[in-house]
Amino acid sequence: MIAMTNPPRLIAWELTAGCNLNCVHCRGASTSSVPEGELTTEEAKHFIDDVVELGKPILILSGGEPLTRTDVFEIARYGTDAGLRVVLATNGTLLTPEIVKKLRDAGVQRLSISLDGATAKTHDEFRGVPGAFERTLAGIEILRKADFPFQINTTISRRNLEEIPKTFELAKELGAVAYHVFFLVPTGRGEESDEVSPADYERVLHWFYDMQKESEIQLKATCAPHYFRIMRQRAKKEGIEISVKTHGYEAMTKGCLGGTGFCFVSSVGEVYPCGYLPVLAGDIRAQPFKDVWENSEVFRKLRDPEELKGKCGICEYKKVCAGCRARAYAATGDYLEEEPYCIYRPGKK
Ligand code: HEM
Ligand SMILES: C[C@H]1O[C@@H](n2cnc3c(N)ncnc32)[C@H](O)[C@@H]1O
Ligand code: MET
Ligand code: SF4
Repeated sequence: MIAMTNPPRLIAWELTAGCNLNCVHCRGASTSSVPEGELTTEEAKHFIDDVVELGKPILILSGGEPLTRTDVFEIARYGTDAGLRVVLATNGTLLTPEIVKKLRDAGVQRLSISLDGATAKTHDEFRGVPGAFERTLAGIEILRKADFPFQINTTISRRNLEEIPKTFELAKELGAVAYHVFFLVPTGRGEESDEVSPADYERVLHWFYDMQKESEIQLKATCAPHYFRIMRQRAKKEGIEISVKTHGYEAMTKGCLGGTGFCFVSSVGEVYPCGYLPVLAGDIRAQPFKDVWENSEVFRKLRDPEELKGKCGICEYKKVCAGCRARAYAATGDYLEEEPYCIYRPGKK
């Protein structure tokens, strides 16, 4: 029998590795210097042609800072015309009314704005540039005036852990349509010593579950696959079934999607399971994207829960969680090893 591979549902694309900020946690270790050999506009369009051969995923234009690339609108337009839902991830500091209009004209559906604290001090220390907080808030104000939908993304680390509830409140006050938290992954400039402890990780995810039940805006935790275990443990305790009605989008998906529903393409066309796991799956300059997606060894392994090792390998939640493969890789050099930041002991209910 020929095994069928589902097409990707979501692709994050580092349009450029160059950036105007200098965040302490940046996975891409981005700076103002732009690496040589980034995909040209034509190559970018060719990549979009390749993607639609396979399916119609959400295309996240990311970076670095995607707004530092002058052809970003042309690429977005091309993706929209190809039938993709195009969204853009930005730090928000470069937004102007003209840029917002151009993004809208290019068919961009939503922006994510990174906000890593509720105060200028916390956010600016995170983002490495004084004044970043004010400039990001000014960018958000421009989006509000233009009635352009945006979500807030916050990376959780030791630096802002206690400020997360306040940052969530601020996101709601600012008019975000969703609040997505990313748990720090120690890659690029991200440091292991900045990761929250496994116990705090667990505590925040329980808080997140409570918030998700009552929140009017959508909440999502990325790089926190054990949220999907916690969701099931809590629902069981509460005697409720998990459904889209009770748990929203999270009811239909699973923890780590790297290589199964999601992948990351770098600014020079390298394909990875996600932006935090530096294990190369392929190169779109050398092979069709379809070939990488369907045949790369790392993707094939990530699609098989039986490949998981350590306690993830024996965990009854492995199909809905799968652990963060990037964190396992950072800790051990083996992306199939157990997730090091999960307190759960399989079998002990
Ligand atoms: C609409 C604006 C959105 C933007 C700009 C955005 C942006 C991003 C970015 C930049 C990443 C990090 C990717 C990486 O570096 O590897 C990411 C990850 C992710 N996003 Fe979003 N996102 C958006 C909305 C959504 C929505 C609506 C969903 C699902 C309902 C979603 C699901 C995910 C998932 C599942 C991942 C990570 C997958 C993984 O590595 O396990 N995103 N997003
Ligand atoms: C798309 C989101 O990814 C975040 N981001 C950047 N680097 C890291 C990292 N090492 N770990 C987790 N999230 C990160 C950005 O701050 C942005 O909000
Ligand atoms: N620079 C953008 C942000 O901060 C997107 C990529 S972050 C690695 O949100
Ligand atoms: S996290 Fe985003 S804004 Fe910060 S340095 Fe990296 S690419 Fe730039």
